[in-house]
Amino acid sequence: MTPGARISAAIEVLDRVLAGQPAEQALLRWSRASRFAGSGDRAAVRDLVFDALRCRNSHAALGGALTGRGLMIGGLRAAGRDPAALFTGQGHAPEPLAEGEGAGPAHGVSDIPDWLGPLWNGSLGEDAGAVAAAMRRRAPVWLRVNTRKATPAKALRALADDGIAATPDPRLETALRVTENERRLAQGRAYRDGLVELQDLSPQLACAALPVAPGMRVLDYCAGGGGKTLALAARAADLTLVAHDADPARMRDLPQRAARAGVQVRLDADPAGRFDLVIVDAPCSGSGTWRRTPDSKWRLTEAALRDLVALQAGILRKAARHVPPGGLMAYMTCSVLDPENDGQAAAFLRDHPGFSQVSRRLWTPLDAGDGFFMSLLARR
Ligand SMILES: C[S@@+](CC[C@H](N)C(=O)[O-])C[C@H]1O[C@@H](n2cnc3c(N)ncnc32)[C@H](O)[C@@H]1O
Repeated sequence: MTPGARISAAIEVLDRVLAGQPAEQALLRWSRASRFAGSGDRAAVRDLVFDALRCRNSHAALGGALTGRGLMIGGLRAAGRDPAALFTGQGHAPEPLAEGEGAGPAHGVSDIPDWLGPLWNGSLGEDAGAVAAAMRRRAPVWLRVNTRKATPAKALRALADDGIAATPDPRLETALRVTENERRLAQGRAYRDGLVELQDLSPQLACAALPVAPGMRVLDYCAGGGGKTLALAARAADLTLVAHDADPARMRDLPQRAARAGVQVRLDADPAGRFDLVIVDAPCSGSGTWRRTPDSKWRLTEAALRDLVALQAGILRKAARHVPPGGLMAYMTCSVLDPENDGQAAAFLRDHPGFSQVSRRLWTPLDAGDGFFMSLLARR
């Protein structure tokens, strides 16, 4: 596909997303209808679509319209390029620009939804502007070295053999930032043999901060695909790991992932008894990961956020029953919004005087990973 044809394809996909279709679905639909497109074309169209969604309001302002076409015109202008060079109407390129099309000012236009602005600012304080700006850029790819199978040096060598370059983070040597050829990962030996797992830096830092000792009983109460279970499994041998999720289908891949990582995890639809550590990686707005899923930034509503906060409170209440005196509960979200984070932890502590907060931490993209929150709660 020519660069102009890729832009036409992105316009088509974006128009579907603006009409309400989730971005992944709209891309899949385009992809299935476009057998002529090679893997490079698909990746390029995907990048165009996600870049546009990260900067939806400001690019629409620069492009003169909140449409696929407006977003593409605005995106080119934001990058200092002349849209007329690609909007030629030749081949499959979009139609040439009409007289005076676009060219609105983007100054003062925010890429955080208007309704959310005050809550965003209140949650992030003096970092609010910088975090909003970071959310307009692509997120790096991070890997976690599975220390049950490899040292960081061995994992780096295996990645290099796969043609993938990565560098360890100075804060956590088992966290590797991919710097070249991330698209080769899934087919590479380092990943297939379980030497590395895909996991963002912030949850890695959170899991590394949890007190874990051999022989501990750990319940991952919202286990989903098992990212947190597997991160803990790598930290100590001889842990009893139980994974639970209200929707067991979400744990479908966990047995295979655990086998690849060389660890044992028991899935339990109805866990009973008490655990030394209960992890509650709660369903949330995902506002910390909006660089990766930018269309969810525009789909979140005030009502949906309220429902999520109520859901999280209910989950915490239930999960707390599995924490004995002297036990710990780690409440986590991939959100940066206060009602889901400190607000939620404070409400829990008000209703559960037997618990106290041992520590809390909010990571943001300014720390290099996604936005992520953890409150570690102890039962007296
Ligand atoms: C943020 S995701 C978990 C991600 C996962 N821990 C990981 O690291 O890959 C939240 C999970 O909570 C689950 N969930 C939603 N409501 C729940 C409930 N009432 N009890 C337990 N799990 C619930 C969802 O099905 C979803 O898989």
